[in-house]
Amino acid sequence: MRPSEFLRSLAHEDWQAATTHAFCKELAAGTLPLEKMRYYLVQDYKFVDGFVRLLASMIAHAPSLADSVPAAQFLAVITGPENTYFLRSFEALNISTNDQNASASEVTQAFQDVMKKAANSGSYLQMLAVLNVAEWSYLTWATPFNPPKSDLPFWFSEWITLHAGEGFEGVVAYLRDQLDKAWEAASIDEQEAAKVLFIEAMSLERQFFDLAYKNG
Ligand SMILES: Cc1ncc(CN)c(N)n1
Repeated sequence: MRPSEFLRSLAHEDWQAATTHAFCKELAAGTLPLEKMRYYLVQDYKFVDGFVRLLASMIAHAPSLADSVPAAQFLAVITGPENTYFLRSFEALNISTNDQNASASEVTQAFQDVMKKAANSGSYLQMLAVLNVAEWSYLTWATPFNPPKSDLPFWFSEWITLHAGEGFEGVVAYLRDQLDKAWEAASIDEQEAAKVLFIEAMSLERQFFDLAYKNG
């Protein structure tokens, strides 16, 4: 079994819950109440802040230039089209600056802490463990809904297209590949630390959807 698949199997229950979440199903159907989407977007933009730092740290620790290039290109997508998606959604959904400045929920804060821990660990494997959770789980929930229903507003449809399709599949294939290679080269202690982070991050993915679905 590939190491990435092994890690996923350890977090099976949270993986299943997050990747088939009612939040995602209703988003794809266009029936998700806008207050839930507003809450999610505000919290997720805070998540993106920590994510960009983690991805930048992973790039800095890549074993070679060739190993870093796909991640650097992905970083440009996050800070380009994904960033403007958030800004356009805030405007279209009338999310005021005040609302955008709401404090981070406990779950968002816990995610920030996990990403910071991975970014500062100096361990390429730990960084990849958290990055894989975030991107692979999103590819998994979004893929069955791609292409999105044609009548969806952009704040729903683009959240699907940003996380599905050939380009994004390539990002996840690359992240899994990097993780698999780093795992094989790691000590038992490093593998253990990566396991803990993978499981914790996957639990937070589930809680992140649970909380957004409960709010609004
Ligand atoms: C909480 C969370 N996890 C993952 C992703 C996918 N980039 C995200 N936007 N937000």
